[in-house]
Amino acid sequence: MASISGICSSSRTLQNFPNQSPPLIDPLRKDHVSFPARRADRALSLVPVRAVARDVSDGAVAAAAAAVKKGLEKDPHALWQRYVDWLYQHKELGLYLDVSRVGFSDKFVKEMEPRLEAAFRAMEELEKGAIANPDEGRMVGHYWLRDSKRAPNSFLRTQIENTLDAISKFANDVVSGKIKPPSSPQGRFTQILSVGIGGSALGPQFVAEALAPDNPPLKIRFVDNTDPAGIDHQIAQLGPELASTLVIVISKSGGTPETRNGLLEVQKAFREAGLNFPKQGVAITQENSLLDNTARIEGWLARFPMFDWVGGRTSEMSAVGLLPAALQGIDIREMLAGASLMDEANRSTVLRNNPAALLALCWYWATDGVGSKDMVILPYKDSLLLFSRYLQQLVMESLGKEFDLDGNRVNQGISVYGNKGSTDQHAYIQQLREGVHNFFVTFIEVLRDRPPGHDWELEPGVTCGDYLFGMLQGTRSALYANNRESITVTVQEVTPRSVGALIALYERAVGIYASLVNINAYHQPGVEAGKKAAGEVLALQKRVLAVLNEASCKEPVEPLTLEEVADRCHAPEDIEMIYKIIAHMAANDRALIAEGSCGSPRSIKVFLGECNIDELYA
Ligand SMILES: O=P(O)(O)OC[C@H]1O[C@](O)(CO)[C@@H](O)[C@@H]1O
Repeated sequence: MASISGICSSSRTLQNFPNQSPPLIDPLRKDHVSFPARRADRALSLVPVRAVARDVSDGAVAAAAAAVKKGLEKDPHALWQRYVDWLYQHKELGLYLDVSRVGFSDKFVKEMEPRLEAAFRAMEELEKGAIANPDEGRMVGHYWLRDSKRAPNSFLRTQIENTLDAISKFANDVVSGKIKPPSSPQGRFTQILSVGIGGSALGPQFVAEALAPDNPPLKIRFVDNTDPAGIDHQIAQLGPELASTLVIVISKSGGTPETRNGLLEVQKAFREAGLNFPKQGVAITQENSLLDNTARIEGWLARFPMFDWVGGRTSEMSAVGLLPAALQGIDIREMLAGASLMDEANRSTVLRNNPAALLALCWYWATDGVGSKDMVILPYKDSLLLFSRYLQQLVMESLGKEFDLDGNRVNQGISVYGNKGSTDQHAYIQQLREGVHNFFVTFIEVLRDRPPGHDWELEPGVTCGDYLFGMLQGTRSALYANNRESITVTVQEVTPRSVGALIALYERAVGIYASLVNINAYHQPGVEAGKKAAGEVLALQKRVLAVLNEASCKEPVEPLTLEEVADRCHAPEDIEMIYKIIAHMAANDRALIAEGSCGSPRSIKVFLGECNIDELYA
């Protein structure tokens, strides 16, 4: 049993907070306090449209602030004119995009024209089936999912259509009780447990929160991590309803460790409850992946394909998002219709008629094309709470890249965070209004407060929703008055159609922005480094255990110092990691006895409570 005295049961991570450098002035942007010094070198070498940033004295900071005031239009009539001039409306979707509170100039728009034209051409090629993800040699086809006619060949078209039909049929059969769990007293499935991570979870989570009815035919829960306590919690919450739970395991690669672990944990819970997992299991994955083969061999209830040409973070309109949505009673054809209408608008090569291009242009302006400002997403609607988390992956995994398409080191990206209004007004908006100026805001406004017939005035002439509206408008004005730029996306209501359109809008904006800054938006090489390192830690843990086992099988048992463990593992350079491994195992009752003080690692001596002879001679 573990017994390190004062063992580090809670760890503290040191965080490096970047020093705030004095603001700089970008001569091209007289109207803008420019990015901090650490950005300046990147702007210099990478972004020809931006000019050289230069250092300024304290006195110049005030001048910069004055320049800001000059640049962002403050005259109400001129501002109204700018609003009207630039307002984008999608009539059929009832969606508006207001970019008037972003201070880009006509000169900037002109300068960006060649890049925009190139981005439009790249998007056209992508939709025709070009290898738009060159590193992985893949086509990028999420746009075909909502308009299968656009797929580059009839094979893909048929695959898309057949999958959609299969999803609808399976969901109908489950909801109607035609497909039932083998041993549930309810006689039908009542719950979904979705096991998946990243793009295989974030879309379904966002859509469930946004669109699931109050009493869906099946309620959904998520296992989206390899946190055992989190998994236990989800299973405990299901309680006896595990017997009527449809487990949907989602993984494009079919080999993601967190998802595999989630599956193994859930399968164990099924065994312990005497339930037959395969009769309640559904896999969504690429054909012939490990997960697919497991599901096939074990005879799971159903399998749905993920296509090679759909990335995890753009997979909401594939089986990944559509199956869970349909099972919750969400109209998936409407989601697809909304996305398709938005895609159509985004094919326009006229900037003002192309909302995704307008967004991408604003991002470029606001972040100097180098990610110098963060994107704060503020939906003023509780049901859109998870939009920022969803966008965090879509934007950051797509745009956060070390190299551009020509192999230059660019360290691109835009940080995304947010929660919801007006809640955030009582949290971090103080800093947005008055603190460090390192962000731009996107308000998501929903015009309809609640379904018709339910409204009432909580004071004369004013409803609860009027307050929410007032808070949004007030925050937008207050931020702008302090030179904080914002975009506003407005929809009539949160419906399958508008949610589909929002997803499509941001997917395309990310693609266009990636072209503007010349990066591959569709791969994620950086994620692999962390996965590889995690694998190495687990391999080292196995070596540590083998070394400890050998020492613990001696007569008498030989307690080892950390140095001795590291030497015997032939990994003296990994001594710190070995210390952490031992501390973690000690905290988790792993038959490991560690004597000494956690605060003085050199004092620790460790051995196993029992010797495993078989392993010794294995
Ligand atoms: O669907 P998979 O293959 O399990 O991957 C899950 C997620 O992992 C990532 O590859 C990053 O690790 C994401 O891009 C992806 O959405």
